[in-house]
Amino acid sequence: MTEQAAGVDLHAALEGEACVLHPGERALVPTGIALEIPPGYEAQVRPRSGLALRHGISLVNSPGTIDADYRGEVGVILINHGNEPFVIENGERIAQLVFARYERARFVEVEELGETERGAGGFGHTGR
Ligand SMILES: O=c1ccn([C@H]2C[C@H](O)[C@@H](COP(=O)(O)OP(=O)(O)OP(=O)(O)O)O2)c(=O)[nH]1
Repeated sequence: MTEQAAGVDLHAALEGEACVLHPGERALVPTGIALEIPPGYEAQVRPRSGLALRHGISLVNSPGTIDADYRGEVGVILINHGNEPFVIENGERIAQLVFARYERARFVEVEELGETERGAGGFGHTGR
């Protein structure tokens, strides 16, 4: 590959022509691709909004993390949140992959944390 891209589409690479995901069911769908991601980067598997809106198809673990040192096949963990069985066709675009740089952190144990206006308030604490 010579062109640069922010991400890439992921297609179902099934053994047969198609498979069915019944309402409430989840499945690991193979994509037929494997990656060598440079250290310091990860790939994130994200759902497709069209499948989500039209069929209630999403990812169980969104975003899925593809580690830089992972050399296996990228899999997509689809879930059917809709009311109808969803047929996954072989070759169908089921998700998208984007690449992201991440920071490395060094953890230091302390007695107290720095003060802020928010403090420990979270989960809708501001009422807005
Ligand atoms: O949607 C996903 C999520 C993960 N993976 C692969 C690549 C990733 O590098 C590896 C491990 O994923 P993760 O770290 O999320 O899983 P874990 O449950 O923490 O397993 P592990 O102990 O293997 O790290 O599985 C996928 O193919 N698709």
